[in-house]
Amino acid sequence: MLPDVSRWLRTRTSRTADWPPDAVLAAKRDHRISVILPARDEEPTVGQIVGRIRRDLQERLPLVDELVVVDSRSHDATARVAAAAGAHVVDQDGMLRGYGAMTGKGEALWKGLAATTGDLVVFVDADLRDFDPHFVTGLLGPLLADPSLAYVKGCYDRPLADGPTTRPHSGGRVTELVARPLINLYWPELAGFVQPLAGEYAGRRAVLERVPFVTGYGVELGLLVDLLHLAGLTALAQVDLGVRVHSHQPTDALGRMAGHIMLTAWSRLQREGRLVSADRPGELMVQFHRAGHVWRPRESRVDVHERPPLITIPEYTAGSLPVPQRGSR
Ligand SMILES: O=c1ccn([C@@H]2O[C@H](COP(=O)(O)OP(=O)(O)O)[C@@H](O)[C@H]2O)c(=O)[nH]1
Ligand SMILES: O=C(O)[C@@H](COP(=O)(O)O)O[C@H]1O[C@H](CO)[C@@H](O)[C@H](O)[C@H]1O
Repeated sequence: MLPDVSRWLRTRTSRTADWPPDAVLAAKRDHRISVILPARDEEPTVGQIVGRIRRDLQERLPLVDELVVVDSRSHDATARVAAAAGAHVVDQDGMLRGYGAMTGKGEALWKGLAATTGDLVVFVDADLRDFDPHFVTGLLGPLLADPSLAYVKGCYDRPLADGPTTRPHSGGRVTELVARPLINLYWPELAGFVQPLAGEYAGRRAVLERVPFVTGYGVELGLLVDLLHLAGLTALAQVDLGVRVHSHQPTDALGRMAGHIMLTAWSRLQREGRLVSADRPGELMVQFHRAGHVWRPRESRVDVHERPPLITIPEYTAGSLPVPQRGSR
């Protein structure tokens, strides 16, 4: 491990116990805090997460000023459940209509950032099954304590619930098989991040609005690489949040996710001038499933699009964004 990374690991890694909620509230002062949940078909879990944030971090502890769920083209009752639990719900495709509608988690995050006003922003996945408010206070603690910090990622143990059994430390399959190798090969300065693809992270709006958002699952890798270049490693940190249990996607979906992440890495290597390629990689992935005696191919598009830094969007910088709220109280 690079000496700078060893030092970073020692000095920029903390844990939730270091950030007691009352101390975090005391450090809030005049900061405005937004929590954003990207949610596609998360009806079973989004209400419990929103409810805990609302109860523990808005009613009991006036820490969170804005609680937004971005409904990312859900087919279930995600929007209704989130609104009933107390979130403002933003329709992903209802924002910035003039810039087209893209798909993916990163699109939901970019629209959520556009739809909120906090100078500190916390992103939390909406499929967590063991959410605890310390996920939010742990991520905010370092940012409130150290103005030189720009971005804090969660890290945790990631058990893999596999039907009736749970395999400890087996989650984060795309992290271990794709993202971590890519990071160590091409961005070893980031090798100290225990969970580079963690879906829980917080940052200063002044920094987040200055980087592009990859619209698909490459968003976490894209943000880490772009923030490393924009703010530098010492402006980044991580907090041990303990254990994170979430809904798992099937292997073929993770295969497409891996494609997003590889294409995102390729795009950053191109941008850095480290990879000169005569032709762009393909954007079609063929996967297979058995149908009797034959293997049925299934093609899917795996492509990387990205949204520009929000500060390049006139409606955003003018503060004139109409924020459509579906189902909000
Ligand atoms: O197009 C999408 C895909 C995902 N998500 C949300 O992003 C988070 C992480 O996505 P997912 O659970 O699919 O990824 P995993 O955690 O399985 O890697 C979840 O809250 C999803 O609902 C989203 O808002 N829009
Ligand atoms: O870390 C991973 O390998 C993937 C899949 O996790 P599991 O193997 O289902 O535990 O989950 C993460 O990756 C996504 C892409 O970056 C993030 O958007 C998710 O928030 C995160 O859960």
